[in-house]
Amino acid sequence: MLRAHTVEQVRTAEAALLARLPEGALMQRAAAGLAYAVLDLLGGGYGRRVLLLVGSGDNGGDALHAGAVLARRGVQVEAWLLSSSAHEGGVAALRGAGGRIGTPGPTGRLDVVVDGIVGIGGRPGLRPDAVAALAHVAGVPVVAVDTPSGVDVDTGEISGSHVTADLTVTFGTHKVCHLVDPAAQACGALQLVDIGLDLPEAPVEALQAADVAALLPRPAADAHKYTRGVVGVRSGSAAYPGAALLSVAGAACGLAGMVRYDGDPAALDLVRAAHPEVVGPGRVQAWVVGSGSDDGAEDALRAAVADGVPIVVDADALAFARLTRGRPAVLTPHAGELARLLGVERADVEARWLEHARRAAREHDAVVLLKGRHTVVARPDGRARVTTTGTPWLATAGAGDVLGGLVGALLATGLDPFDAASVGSWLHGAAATLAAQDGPIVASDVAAALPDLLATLTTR
Ligand SMILES: NC(=O)C1=CN([C@@H]2O[C@H](COP(=O)(O)OP(=O)(O)OC[C@H]3O[C@@H](n4cnc5c(N)ncnc54)[C@H](O)[C@@H]3O)[C@@H](O)[C@H]2O)[C@@H](O)CC1
Ligand SMILES: Nc1ncnc2c1ncn2[C@@H]1O[C@H](COP(=O)(O)OP(=O)(O)O)[C@@H](O)[C@H]1O
Ligand SMILES: [K+]
Repeated sequence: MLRAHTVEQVRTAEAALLARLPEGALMQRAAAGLAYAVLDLLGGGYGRRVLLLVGSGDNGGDALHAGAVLARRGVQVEAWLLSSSAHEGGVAALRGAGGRIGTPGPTGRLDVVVDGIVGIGGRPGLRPDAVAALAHVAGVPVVAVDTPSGVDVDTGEISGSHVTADLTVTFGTHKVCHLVDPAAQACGALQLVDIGLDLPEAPVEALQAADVAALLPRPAADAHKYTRGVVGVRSGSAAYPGAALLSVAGAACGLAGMVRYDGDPAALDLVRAAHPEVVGPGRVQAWVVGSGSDDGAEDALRAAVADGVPIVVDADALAFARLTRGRPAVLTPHAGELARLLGVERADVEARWLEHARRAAREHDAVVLLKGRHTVVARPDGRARVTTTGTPWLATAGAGDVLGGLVGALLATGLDPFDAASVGSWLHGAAATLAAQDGPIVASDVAAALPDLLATLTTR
């Protein structure tokens, strides 16, 4: 599991460790990890040129100490001190190792810029001198120390200017901004340096392949189709029969024991032709309702709610999400649908993904899966998982229908809504990446890639 902690949690853990270690030891660990990450990126040390952008705090201290390590490896290191003060030990270490302190201005060739302006102690935004310094080095690969300076570390929000990194080297644990957009997009690749922090449960996590493999339902030796779980699909309409096909394609991934289609008769023949294993109405352990349901969404959702089983509430059914209040449910809006649900602007949702997903989960007392580049799955108590699998090729019509069906199948097997939503979203993204190896994909390709993906996970 990739875990992201808050600044307060990191500070508390750091304080406990600092009390046990000799002075400066923690910063040395961080700086050494940072320096080796930069050397990896440079492919060596001798003759390379690195510029450090240094703020007034320990983030700048990390950059300076790492600069000293680099200088001892033959890297030409220059530091620009962007505040009236800078970490004294770090400045001395850099000078002692042969690095130099310079003044912002045009530079010759640079191989890497190290962003040590601010880390977890920074307020969002950058000061004009930092913006000006960055303008001198535009186009040079940037390694951010701990966080890209300027982003809001605990929310992943961005207000004002910030650094956009190619690589972010972070210490002890991930921070929320590393996972949640839009800040996550400013991090580039992530590298975690273990500095020995002892941390509590994380408020935000990202499933990894091993977590998904462990959570995936597998049939018991004596299983039959009903013990494995039956998923029912009420989606599609005369106007949108394709939505029925795609939700059923996601539901028919093989994880549940059976798929029932109980939607518009106009779509039934198409569903049967494409999926001969799908049967008609009857008892189910979970419902998927709403994609392409058109004006039948409310009735379809009411009927599903009357069954008392967990429900995936998608697309047209989201307008009636209040009907599932207090019942096990996963709401699957994209940003526009969540905006309508909460009565805010889409741009507000896209500026504050985590806050809005959490708010909707709390207000609807349900798990909310907010779809986007980094999908956020939030529980009513605020715990959240972010999906980091996927590819921009997944932004294709009908992809959400496949996801709804897949999450429904996982609910039917007995996974709780938080696990079903986050595992489903992870699989959906990973299947899209697999399908898009050779270029563009359509939604049905994502469903078609699921068996191969699941095979690699279930044999782990
Ligand atoms: N204490 C330690 O031994 C360790 C510290 N670590 C590093 O220390 C960092 C945290 O250090 P600090 O608590 O000193 O905080 P930072 O260095 O992140 O930033 C705080 C300083 O920046 C100034 N500042 C705040 N917002 C600003 C802005 N928008 N623009 C310009 N200046 C701004 C503040 O006045 C303050 O002096 C971590 O991110 C990490 O890099 C890690 O290496 C782990 C070990
Ligand atoms: N830029 C992106 N990168 C990766 N995945 C994306 C991106 N944009 C959207 N997605 C994913 O694509 C899917 C689109 O689903 P959705 O918006 O419901 O479309 P539709 O309603 O056409 O099915 C979601 O799973 C979402 O997380
Ligand atoms: K930084």
